[in-house]
Amino acid sequence: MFSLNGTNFPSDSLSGVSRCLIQSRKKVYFPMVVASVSPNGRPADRNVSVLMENTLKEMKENSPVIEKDSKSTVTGGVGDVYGEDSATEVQTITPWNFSVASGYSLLRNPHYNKGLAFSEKERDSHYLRGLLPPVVFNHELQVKKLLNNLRQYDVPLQRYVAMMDLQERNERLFYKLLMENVEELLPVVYTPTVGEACQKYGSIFRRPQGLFISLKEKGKILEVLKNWPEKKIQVIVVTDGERILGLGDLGCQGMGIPVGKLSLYTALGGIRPSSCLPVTIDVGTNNEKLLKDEFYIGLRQRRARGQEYAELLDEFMSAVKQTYGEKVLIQFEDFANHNAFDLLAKYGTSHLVFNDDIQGTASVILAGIMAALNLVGGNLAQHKFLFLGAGEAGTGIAELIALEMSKQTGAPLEETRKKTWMVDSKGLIVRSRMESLQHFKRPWAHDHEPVKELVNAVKLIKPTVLIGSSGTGKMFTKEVVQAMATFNKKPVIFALSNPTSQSECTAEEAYTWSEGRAIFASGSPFAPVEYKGKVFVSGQGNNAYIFPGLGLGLIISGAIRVHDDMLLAASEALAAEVSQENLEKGLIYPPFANIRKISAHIAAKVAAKAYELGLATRLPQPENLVTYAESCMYSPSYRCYR
Ligand SMILES: O=C([O-])CC(=O)C(=O)O
Ligand SMILES: [Mg+2]
Repeated sequence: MFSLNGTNFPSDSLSGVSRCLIQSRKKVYFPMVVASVSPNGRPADRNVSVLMENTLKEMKENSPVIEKDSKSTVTGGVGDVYGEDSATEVQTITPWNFSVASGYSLLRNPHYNKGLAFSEKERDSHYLRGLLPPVVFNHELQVKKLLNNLRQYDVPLQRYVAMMDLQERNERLFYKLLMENVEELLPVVYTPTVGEACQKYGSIFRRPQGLFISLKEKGKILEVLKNWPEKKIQVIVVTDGERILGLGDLGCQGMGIPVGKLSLYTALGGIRPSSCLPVTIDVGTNNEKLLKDEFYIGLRQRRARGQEYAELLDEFMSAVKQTYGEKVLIQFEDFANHNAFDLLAKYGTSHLVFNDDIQGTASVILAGIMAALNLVGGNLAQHKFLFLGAGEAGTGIAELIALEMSKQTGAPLEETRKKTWMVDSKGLIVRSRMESLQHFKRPWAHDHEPVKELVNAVKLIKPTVLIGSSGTGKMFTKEVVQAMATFNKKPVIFALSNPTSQSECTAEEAYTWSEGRAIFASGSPFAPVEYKGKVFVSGQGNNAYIFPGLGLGLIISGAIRVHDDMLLAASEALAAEVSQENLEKGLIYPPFANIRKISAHIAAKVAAKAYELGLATRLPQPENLVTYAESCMYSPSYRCYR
């Protein structure tokens, strides 16, 4: 019989057990056993041990060990330790915390696999001899090889599938490749390609990359969460698939979005991959094409609404809080308008929640506008905004602009909102339409005669900034862009709908139709455009600039709620990262290549705001939040296995 932390194991169930005693700085000893048993004593596969030298070193350096109930305990867990934040969360060591398969299973474990980069020593000590060809590659050469391979594919979806395969094969290689080639690979793992991937998710589905919670799991969600292998979750991105980008209802196949967003949480914001949980809530789909598609992976029924929907969401939200605590960040993504606003209002006061499409997009566009003011002149209150699309993105951006304007001028929100006009599918939103308007559109109904067409609204309102957030492509016609260019020396135009096919206009159209005068940004990336001998590079006004840094800031401060002032702080931090050199090129967003540094700055500002508002629980406040944020970020370097 072998006993560890109060659990008894029959010694014959332990194959190749190795033990070590690790002495922490605080001189608390705890036994560490690396074994191939699961908690119920069931023998696992032929499995010995891998102790991660760096992990142990890190644990010793970063994690004060806390003795509790005479059991051996350690803060944090295996992997990157979030400094002292973890010190508040004591976790009992169980054998399987520290066991990693060796041999063939090690090669099949994406968290620990290094492929050809296993050293000679590691191949000897971890039963890898013969399982790999003789050559040893380093991490850099592996990245180079994969990039070469990816570039051979002409079809974007093939690149997406290759990236997903890599993520499931060798996680650290996936992140190193993505982080070092972020501008080239963001369009592969994110918009626009992720949109096509969701449309075809049933056909390309190989292995689950997140949790599927359908109506079938009603009443069992707590159990379902336990099935996920990782226990220390810090960020969840959840969708119900009803409004995937501008592509509409993709049901269960929306899973590509939480998976993609969370890879960016890690690559751009430095959140550990093991702390990220993608979730898709499946309540059916109203997409007839998918319902008839033999490869569709979701529930084959029309969407549940009303009480049935609300109960499932409620069960999910409670189960998450119960399982992961109140500091887990839940990002709502790509819900349809009618649920998105309600869910945010309902859970905003009890959970750490954030809607990326409403709040993330708002924060990134406000930052772009602040940067654009350096080019067009005037302060925020001197500008007039017209939106096409009065949904989550449109009204979210408009509200944040109004808040910032109030902050700057001291004018009440009711006044600053009057600077913004909106056009929806029925035309200009005006007071006479009030009765029939959904609640989130009402603040934007001002006094004006009804106007049906966008182009007429543009001509009558004469906005200085035109923002497309309609989810419908090609709505900024030549006439619309030309009208903007008649009364603005430098018309500011945002075509935000995703993916590229849904963009309100292309970069080329914006520059040519405005004769090179537009300040343009889009939600999905466009290649540089040459017009009359000059090259125009447009910015990507995508929430990917904000959510990774915002999430990092919330986590490092231990924030328990998201507050609008944090979004404003994030916008200011992002706008401050736009250099003079960027502006001279007409760029109102900094290059994505610098995103890790930018995220650390956003995180620091968000965390500082959390402390100021009394919403932070990680005390005391670190002295230098930027340095602290950077020190908490995940690095994809390989670890040395003893
Ligand atoms: O995913 C993106 O690229 C931006 C976004 O949230 C959306 O369009 O819904
Ligand atoms: Mg979205």
